[in-house]
Amino acid sequence: MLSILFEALTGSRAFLKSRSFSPLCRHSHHLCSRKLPNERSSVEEMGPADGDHLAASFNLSDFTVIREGEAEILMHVGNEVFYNKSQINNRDMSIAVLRTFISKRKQEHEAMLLRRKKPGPKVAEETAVDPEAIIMDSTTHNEKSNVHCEVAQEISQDEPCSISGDPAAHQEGKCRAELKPPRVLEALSASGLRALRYAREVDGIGQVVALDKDNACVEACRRNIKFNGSVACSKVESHLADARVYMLTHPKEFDVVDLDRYGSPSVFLDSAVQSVVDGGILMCTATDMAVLCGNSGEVCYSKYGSYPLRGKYCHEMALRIVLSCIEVTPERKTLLVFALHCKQNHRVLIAVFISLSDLSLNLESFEMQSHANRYKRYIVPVLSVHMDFYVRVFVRIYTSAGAMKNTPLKLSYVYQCTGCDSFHLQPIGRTVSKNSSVRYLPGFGPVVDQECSDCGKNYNMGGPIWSAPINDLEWINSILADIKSMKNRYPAFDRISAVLTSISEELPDVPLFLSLHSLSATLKCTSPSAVIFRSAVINAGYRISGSHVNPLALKTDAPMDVIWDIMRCWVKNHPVKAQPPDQAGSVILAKEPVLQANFTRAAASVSKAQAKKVARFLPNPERHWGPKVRAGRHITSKHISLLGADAVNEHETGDEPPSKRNKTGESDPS
Ligand SMILES: C[S@@+](CC[C@H](N)C(=O)[O-])C[C@H]1O[C@@H](n2cnc3c(N)ncnc32)[C@H](O)[C@@H]1O
Ligand SMILES: [Zn+2]
Repeated sequence: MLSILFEALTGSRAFLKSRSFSPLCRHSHHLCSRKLPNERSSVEEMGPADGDHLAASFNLSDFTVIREGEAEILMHVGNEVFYNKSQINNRDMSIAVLRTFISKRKQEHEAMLLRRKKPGPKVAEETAVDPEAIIMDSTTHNEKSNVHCEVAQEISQDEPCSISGDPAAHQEGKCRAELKPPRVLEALSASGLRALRYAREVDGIGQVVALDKDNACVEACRRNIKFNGSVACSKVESHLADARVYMLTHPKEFDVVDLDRYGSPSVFLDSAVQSVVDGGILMCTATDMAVLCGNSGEVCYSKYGSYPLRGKYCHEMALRIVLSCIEVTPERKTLLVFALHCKQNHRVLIAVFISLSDLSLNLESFEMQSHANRYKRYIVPVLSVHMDFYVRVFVRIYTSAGAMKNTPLKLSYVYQCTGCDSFHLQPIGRTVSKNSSVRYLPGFGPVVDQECSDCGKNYNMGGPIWSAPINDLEWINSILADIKSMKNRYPAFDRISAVLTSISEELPDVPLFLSLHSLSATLKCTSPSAVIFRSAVINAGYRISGSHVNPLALKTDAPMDVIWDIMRCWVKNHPVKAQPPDQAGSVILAKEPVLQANFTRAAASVSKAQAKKVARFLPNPERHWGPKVRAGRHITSKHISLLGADAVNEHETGDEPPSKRNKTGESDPS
């Protein structure tokens, strides 16, 4: 450890590069000078001439070929490297986002060139951004988006130029009109399947760097690069590296950073955010749904800096916790950043990861000024999706000290009643506008009384969560149109189009949702149909939609007292048996409704996709579709908590049952 630390402190990037390359793949394209066929469906199809080249380095009969999209990987019979076929949805969705990103980036670049040509007033970087505009309409960012551009020779490679905030002021004369193909970092690549699909399937993509810290994975990835032929060889390179160190030592170098971890991505977020260029995109998966959905709130807090709640909306809350974490990156406590070297005012940052507890060091002593860059970065989500057994978010990353002030406006705590389904959001910050100036102040609070005004029970408090929009509808519609125009290039087309259709109909500015079944369970009444309930909400003057995370979800801007009035009116026509008076349902029903609900069917009570019978939710293609434990692994309760009991239910567990470990003791309102 100490020698690594010494090398890192005294060396430069060469240190990392020398550790990252083995002679086998210093430049993968050199090894691929012999022509390989682009299309193979099985090893048997390879003639001896094709096989020789690969067979020289390994025995082909030990492998089976897995094809996904236009890429193929060789899977060793021993299955040493992570591969999960159910992640096809994840990879297809990412390809769809990548295609849209490339086209938007091009449009933004063209718009930037046009702005540069037109003489006009200059905008100062610190100009206050309208926080309302940021919160309500994330598309504003796209209009004045930061398109990174090719760096002129004299500018250090360590700090690619950004036109964040004021393109004209920063970049006049420094950026070329040419837009380079986007560089992609697949930070946790395993077999390299994802990196290979990106390289082979996404037109206009640049270099794809695939990292893994595991030797077997890097070997497999390099084999797979060769196996996929010349395009893959020229575009994809594989490095043996710890992704965190690599990303910290390549600040603002990648247009796309993809974090696809088995488990929590939290330890990678800090470095990943720094590795993305301004206007670039971070794609991030989290599969630790048990943690994010409240099975062990304290673990979630330590990883993500947010407390989860166990409501029906927990999967959406999980998305919002991950987003909030990316914006505020609490994991910086585990890393030290040394600003070692100044060259033409551009700092080269060398990062070393040390467990603070190992060294018994005091956290405060590492709060160094070199964090300044990170503090100026902020995110704009374009797509946030819960699919299968994980959440995945796609966020643009920008730098602006001015816009950073808006962060507290985009975060909220959540009060969730322990007795009924009511929840309330408590924003962390607010603004006061006077004339043309904006003041940033702490949020007003508390937004709720000590006891629930509907049922009299207490609240649990969760969060903070990202409470600004999590999807950009313009992006979602572009992605949908794009995938429909090339259906046959998406093996998971049906699934991803169903999810995107569902997202396209969600109310974008309403965080979390209610469940009709839970409302009815609280009152112990028969449930109204979704159409009847939606109609009553619409007839009362409010908006309502579904959510892609749950077919029974109801997103609405109607306040909780209106919701309960509608349910009280429903129960008047559908009476319930008397319940003990202290039950939440009895307390709610003891009050007379203020609003007289109108259950007449409203035209908008059925979504457009529903009306056209377009699929919004699809069943899994096979039983136990989801995460798999690596072959030969001993199954523990950790696997169950990460993967869910379903995924491991055919295996014997090695330790205590999950029910004992996961019990929080708190009541679950759902
Ligand atoms: C879930 S797999 C990646 C799957 C891949 N993205 C795909 O789509 O097929 C996660 C990989 O991350 C690697 N990994 C975990 N921690 C890492 C780190 N600190 N640096 C680099 N790789 C890491 C593991 O070795 C594993 O191969
Ligand atoms: Zn309540």
